[in-house]
Amino acid sequence: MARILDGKVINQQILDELKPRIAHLTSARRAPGLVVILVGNDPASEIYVRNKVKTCLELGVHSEEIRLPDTTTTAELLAHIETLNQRPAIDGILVQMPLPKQVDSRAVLLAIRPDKDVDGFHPFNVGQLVANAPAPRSCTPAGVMEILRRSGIDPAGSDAVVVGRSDIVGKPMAMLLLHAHATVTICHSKTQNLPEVCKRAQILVAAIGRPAMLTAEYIRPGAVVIDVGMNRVSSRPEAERITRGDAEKLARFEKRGSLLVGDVHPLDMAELSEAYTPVPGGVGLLTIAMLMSNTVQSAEHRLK
Ligand SMILES: NC(=O)C1=CN([C@@H]2O[C@H](COP(=O)(O)OP(=O)(O)OC[C@H]3O[C@@H](n4cnc5c(N)ncnc54)[C@H](OP(=O)(O)O)[C@@H]3O)[C@@H](O)[C@H]2O)C=CC1
Ligand SMILES: Nc1nc(=O)c2c([nH]1)NC[C@@H]1CN(c3ccc(C(=O)N[C@@H](CCC(=O)O)C(=O)O)cc3)C=[N+]21
Ligand SMILES: [Mg+2]
Repeated sequence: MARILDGKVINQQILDELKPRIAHLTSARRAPGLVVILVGNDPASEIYVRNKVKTCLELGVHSEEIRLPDTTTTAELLAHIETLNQRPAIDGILVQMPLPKQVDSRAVLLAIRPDKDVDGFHPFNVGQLVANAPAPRSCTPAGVMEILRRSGIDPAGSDAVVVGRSDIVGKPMAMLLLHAHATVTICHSKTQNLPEVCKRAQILVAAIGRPAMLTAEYIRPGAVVIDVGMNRVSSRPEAERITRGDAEKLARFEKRGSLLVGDVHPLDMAELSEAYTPVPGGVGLLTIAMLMSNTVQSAEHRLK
């Protein structure tokens, strides 16, 4: 039987550890402050923003939301960031990705003060990551490392395969695993013989954005499988493929009109792996925990 790496439990551990630090900050000066900028309405970003607001309330972190239309220009976005860079009560600025295509994302990421960049996406912080030097780390990959560490899984010396090479997940994930002394392979849409490459992985991380794409032929028996994917499935044949006709799960799909699934086939993952992160209830929750952790750290840095 595979171990479920429970995001809820680990998330709560991390939040509980942050509480006394937040209490100290609040009495010494003020609560940590986080601002989220959401341009347009990307569904994955909506889930993220909703859970973020909830967690900030639970922790007593001051949070603000700036919602802008998907016609927003680069200049308008830069003006907001400049204001937030100057505000002393704001410790973290997070601009939801992806941005609409008329916006110059690089210019936006460069504009955020690196010490308020709680996503770790500023080129300075990316450089610090590559150099293994202290700086805010990208939340999702940092959350994956916390899951591994707190579950007693040490990547040192093991074969790790990361499927996906995005700037926000795949690349920083590979770098963190490398720093933890894994032997890392990064795969993408041009990779040949993907099933064979994945099947060599003792630690397999999927960050693709394709519902239940990694099936049994990709999974080494006994592997640790980390499923970063968050996909909403609304087609009936896809739901049948993913649930393998399980009547109860199909009924739930019919009722809600959709199914939230990762990039790994959930039944194959549960059957073949030694340990895995479920979707939902896995990596997504840790992304929030690490965002809170980065915000608290930024506030502590500013208190000095
Ligand atoms: N749980 C969480 O906290 C978070 C979850 N996510 C989820 O993780 C997933 C990935 O997100 P993100 O990294 O932003 O996505 P991107 O779309 O930016 O990147 C996807 C990557 O997967 C690769 N890829 C796509 N199709 C295939 C294929 N058929 N075979 C092999 N590789 C393929 C792409 O290759 P190429 O580079 O060649 O195009 C690319 O490198 C999504 O489901 C997203 O919703 C994202 C952020 C946080
Ligand atoms: N600048 C930026 N940084 C990001 O980190 C970023 C982003 N943009 N854009 C969108 C993606 C997506 N993302 C999620 C984080 C948490 C959940 C999450 O909380 N998931 C829970 C809840 C799921 C649910 O409520 O249905 C779970 O997996 O259990 C989801 C998605 C961060 N992203
Ligand atoms: Mg993040």
